[in-house]
Amino acid sequence: MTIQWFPGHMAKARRQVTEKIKLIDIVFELVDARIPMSSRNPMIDEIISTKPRIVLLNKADKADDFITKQWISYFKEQNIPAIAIDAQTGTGLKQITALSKVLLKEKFDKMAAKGIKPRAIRALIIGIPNVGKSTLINRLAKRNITKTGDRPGVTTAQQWVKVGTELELLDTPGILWPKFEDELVGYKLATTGAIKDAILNLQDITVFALRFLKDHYPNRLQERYNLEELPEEIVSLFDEIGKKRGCMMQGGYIDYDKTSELILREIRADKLGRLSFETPSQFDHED
Ligand SMILES: Nc1nc2c(ncn2[C@@H]2O[C@H](COP(=O)(O)OP(=O)(O)OP(=O)(O)O)[C@@H](O)[C@H]2O)c(=O)[nH]1
Repeated sequence: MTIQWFPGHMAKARRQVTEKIKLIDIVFELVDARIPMSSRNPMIDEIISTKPRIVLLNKADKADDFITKQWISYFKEQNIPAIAIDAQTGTGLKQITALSKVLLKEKFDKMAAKGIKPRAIRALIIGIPNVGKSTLINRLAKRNITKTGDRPGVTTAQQWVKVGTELELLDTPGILWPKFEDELVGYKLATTGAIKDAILNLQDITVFALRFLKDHYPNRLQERYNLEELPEEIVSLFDEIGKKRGCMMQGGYIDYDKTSELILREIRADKLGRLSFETPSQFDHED
């Protein structure tokens, strides 16, 4: 689903999430493990405020394991517990309830001391479009109905979905916008397939991706495209891949759109292996 985010939509999405947050004990902030910062909402801290939260690094099956571990430490340093998960297969999901119980122990102990009847922990999943919110809800709830059309502006009654006996989720996740005004964030979102290619120039996205791969995963690039050495210039790299894969136009020219589509499709389908497009060290000096 692609949402066109206009100021009115953002304000409404924020209002809806703020309303939902009032109903719950803990927020599960879902991000893409390959781009944990770029797949977050820029105002998330302000929106969540003091509610306890767990960052869920989803699609960890597609991300570079070594870097995912660095991200977990990075969040931990900021006192934000983070877990790597794969909502599609269910890897890591058991830790969610266990960690929620730890984080909410004090609150629930206090409630018990006041004589309030024990109840399940109430949680809300929040994330930008396409990070896997519906997949996670369905997985946790062990059901197979993929919710679609759950876009801001459609008011539905809140319902709780049971996850075992100790946790329940609001059945509609909170959807917030990414920080798309930052061009680099846009390219990372596009490379991972989080936003439609049409939003940015296809060849520009591919130039970003190739440059990134050349700097961070040169061997994977060489191996996948059978390149004896990596050319200095990105255009030459484009040319070589296009030639090797037969993405040509009449007259023997490289078809750059076709080459771009091929490269991006292969990156997204993990043909170059598990890739992460940002590391904590790139964010150490921010804030
Ligand atoms: N490989 C992998 N794919 C995943 C995972 N989680 C979700 N996906 C895929 O990511 C895509 C988006 O998942 P959704 O659950 O629709 O994402 P969403 O956040 O609900 O999206 P919106 O409805 O747009 O807000 C789907 O193609 C899922 O199959 C995961 O952990 N690993």
